[in-house]
Amino acid sequence: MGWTEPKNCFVPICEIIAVEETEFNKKQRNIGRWQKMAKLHAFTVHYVKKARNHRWRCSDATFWSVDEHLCNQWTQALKELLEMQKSRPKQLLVYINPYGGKRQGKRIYEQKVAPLFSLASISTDVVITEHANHAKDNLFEVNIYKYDGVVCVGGDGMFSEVMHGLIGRMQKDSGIDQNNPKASLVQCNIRIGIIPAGSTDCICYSTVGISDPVTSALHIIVGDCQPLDVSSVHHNNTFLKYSVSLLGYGFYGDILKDSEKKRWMGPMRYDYSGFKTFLSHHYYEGTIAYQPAKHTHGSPRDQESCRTGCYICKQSGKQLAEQNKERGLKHEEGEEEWKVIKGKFLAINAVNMSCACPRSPKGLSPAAHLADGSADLILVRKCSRFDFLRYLVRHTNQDDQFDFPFVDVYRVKCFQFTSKLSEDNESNVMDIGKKRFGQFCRDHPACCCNIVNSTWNCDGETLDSSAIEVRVHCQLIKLFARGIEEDCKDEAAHSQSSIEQLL
Ligand SMILES: Nc1ncnc2c1ncn2[C@@H]1O[C@H](COP(=O)(O)OP(=O)(O)OP(=O)(O)O)[C@@H](O)[C@H]1O
Ligand SMILES: CCCCCCCCCCCCC/C=C/[C@@H](O)[C@H](CO)NC(C)=O
Ligand SMILES: [Ca+2]
Repeated sequence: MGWTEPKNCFVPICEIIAVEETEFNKKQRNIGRWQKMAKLHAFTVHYVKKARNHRWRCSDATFWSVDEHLCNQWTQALKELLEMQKSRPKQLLVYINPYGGKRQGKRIYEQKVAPLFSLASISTDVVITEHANHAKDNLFEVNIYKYDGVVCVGGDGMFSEVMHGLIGRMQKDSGIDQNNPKASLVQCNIRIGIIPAGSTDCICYSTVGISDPVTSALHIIVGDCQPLDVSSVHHNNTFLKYSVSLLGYGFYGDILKDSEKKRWMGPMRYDYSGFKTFLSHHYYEGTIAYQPAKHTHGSPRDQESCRTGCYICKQSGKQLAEQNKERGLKHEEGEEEWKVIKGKFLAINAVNMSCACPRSPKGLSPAAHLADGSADLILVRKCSRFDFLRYLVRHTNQDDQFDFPFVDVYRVKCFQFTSKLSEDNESNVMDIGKKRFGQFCRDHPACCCNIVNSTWNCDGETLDSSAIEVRVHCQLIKLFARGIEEDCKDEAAHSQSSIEQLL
């Protein structure tokens, strides 16, 4: 049997995309002495080729022989091996936001993703969304259980919609009240795939290592599975939203609020509003109370980051399974101590994952874990503009962004925030003058002290309330991803189950 380039092809079965009988085109291939022989039979193996920077591409190798039976045996054997890859999806529900990011979602899906799904024999039901919340609402109506996964083509906002639809549907079907902040939520086993076509694409970047539609499509095809923590956000026993990436008050909340008015600018809106918000340099007073996560969950100051097969996340998964076994689905609130911090903050950021994205490749909290059941709470206190700029710049280089006297970071399992304004209003509801007219500090007009509230940025969407109660739900959802790989090339070279072995 012969084969085309590459000469030394070594592919784990789990990285084969498809195997198909091929019409062997002698003219296109330099097959030397084989050309003189009788009819050739061939099959092509399409497989994942790992390139630099976590990028995956689809490559192929064609094998040929004069022996038709041998060719058929090979094709059959490989197809059977592929059938045995039980984690691979066969049927997907796809939502495309045609207006996300640079408005390329539909084109990206049709040109780059759909051909790969079809090659891998994945059948799809595709919905092109017509308005915000279309995907979320639709997930409450369709028979989600017939799908192996739901794919969203868009940005973090689109992912958030699909996640809310799926989690909400699971709780509804299980009779769980989402308004109860202490409810043990039911895990969602229908995986979500993200084809990045948004402005930040932070969730895709932080779970795959790159924001690239073809790479993400291939992770879906090979059936990867990455559990993910989700935070629930409540106000006064009312459910507000779920968050998987950033819950940001102050700086990131103000950027979002301003940028929403500039959606027409596309992804550039964040740079424009970011610059504006940086210049405004507003800080906000408030109180944070949090319960620390167990020290076994590492620390936000760790040097090691969460990577594929992360030990800390695996241990958290085991603990979660044991807890669920022990007490059924009943949740018992731990008696751990609450820590309270009052202050003036330029930014309060709670992140369930690193929040790495093309703008900040190591993210807001480089050592945060995808699936450890905790969030990193970052408090940036009032400081000078210059110091705040130094802090921001460190998100883009190798220096430690937590190594400043005005920055504190804690690993937490839950927290609450109340702004000074709402505290004051609660203690003196009659002080309407202050509420309505005291927009800026009257004592110090130039001091940037802001006695209005900021807005919470919840994965790119604003929240209506500034006073919130947040709880991390360990591994509530699953993605078609595997976390960021340490070194793709080495892993491929050491795999045991390969075509080369078969040959
Ligand atoms: N057809 C539609 N028309 C208008 N809005 C939509 C439509 N479909 C989805 N949306 C909404 O658009 C919002 C933003 O979409 P998306 O996240 O895809 O792009 P983005 O905001 O540019 O990217 P990012 O979230 O990464 O910053 C989502 O919150 C979603 O609810
Ligand atoms: C002068 C240089 C300043 C560079 C500052 C770089 C910091 C960038 C950090 C970006 C983190 C983004 C976290 C992700 C948030 C998403 O949930 C959300 C929705 O897509 N995006 C934004 C921008 O709010
Ligand atoms: Ca986490």
